[in-house]
Amino acid sequence: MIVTVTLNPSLDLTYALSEPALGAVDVHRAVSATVEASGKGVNVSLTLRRAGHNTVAVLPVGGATGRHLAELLAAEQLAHATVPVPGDTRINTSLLLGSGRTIKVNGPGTELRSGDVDRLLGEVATVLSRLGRSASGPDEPSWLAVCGSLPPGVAPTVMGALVDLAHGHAVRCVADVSGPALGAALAAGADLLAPNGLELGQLLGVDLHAAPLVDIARAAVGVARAEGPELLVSLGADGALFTDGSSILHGSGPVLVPVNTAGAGDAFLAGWLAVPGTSEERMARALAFGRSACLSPHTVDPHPGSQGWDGITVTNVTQQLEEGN
Ligand SMILES: O=P(O)(O)OC[C@H]1O[C@](O)(CO)[C@@H](O)[C@@H]1O
Repeated sequence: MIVTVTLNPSLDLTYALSEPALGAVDVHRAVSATVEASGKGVNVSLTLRRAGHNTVAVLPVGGATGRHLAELLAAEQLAHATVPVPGDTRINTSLLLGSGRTIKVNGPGTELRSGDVDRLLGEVATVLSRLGRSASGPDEPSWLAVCGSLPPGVAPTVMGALVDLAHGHAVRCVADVSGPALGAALAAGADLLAPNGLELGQLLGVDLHAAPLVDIARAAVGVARAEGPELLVSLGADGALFTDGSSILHGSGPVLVPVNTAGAGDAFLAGWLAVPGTSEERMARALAFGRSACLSPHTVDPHPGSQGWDGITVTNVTQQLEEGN
């Protein structure tokens, strides 16, 4: 059972355009438009739910957009706990271009006051306590996944409170956050960090954008060895890396032409968390979930058996890395 926390949820409005690029004209007419419940933790929960796994999503909701978001979660029969907040839940926009490129515009999100944050933390504690008391086996909470940006008014120290809550309930904590929140999650002792290459570089104060795989792998191993967490680094078309500090795996698949890349990282993380198993098994499932999300116009869509599941390879590259030293 995975409990997700999304401090900055959204409605995702996705427009598909027939044009391969923006710029030639100022007005674009979409060929289709969809509105979906979203935000990174919400997407992790939706992926798990659609793949038949148990999950609870905890999130703040506000205004008409927040009501719509909660209705969409209820329609999916996704277990969720909401904390009402004064502002409107944001709307994020995705533009799917005819070339396969996705352009995202994310709103800053609605401000949370300290009382809102306290109530949200209280809700997380309630969900973890309730599940811990009533469930056993696969329904016992195994991970608290804290995902996405921090909205205005929320300090990175919230990560420490969430990691402590998870550990206080004997639950592991994974953080898919960026910037100062990622540093705070690391300092607080999160068990697994799930940055992309760019975010890992920002954590270390180095530029890993478009860096060779070996440099990103060394950076990840360095963090795991020095600070203790496992790292799952998503690299878009280059696949992903996982390290526990002693070994490092690289997973990838054949080149694909994406339809919608928004949410692929969330689906990837959901695949990793979904079922216990070896790191190799988790990596293969994570890539299958992430890649099938890319091939669907929907934000997340694990879609077993889709083209996204084909041709995935997972290689232990520890020796290669050591030999390169
Ligand atoms: O919290 P952030 O970083 O703004 O990200 C939220 C966005 O990320 C996604 O989960 C994935 O791109 C979107 O669906 C969502 O709109």
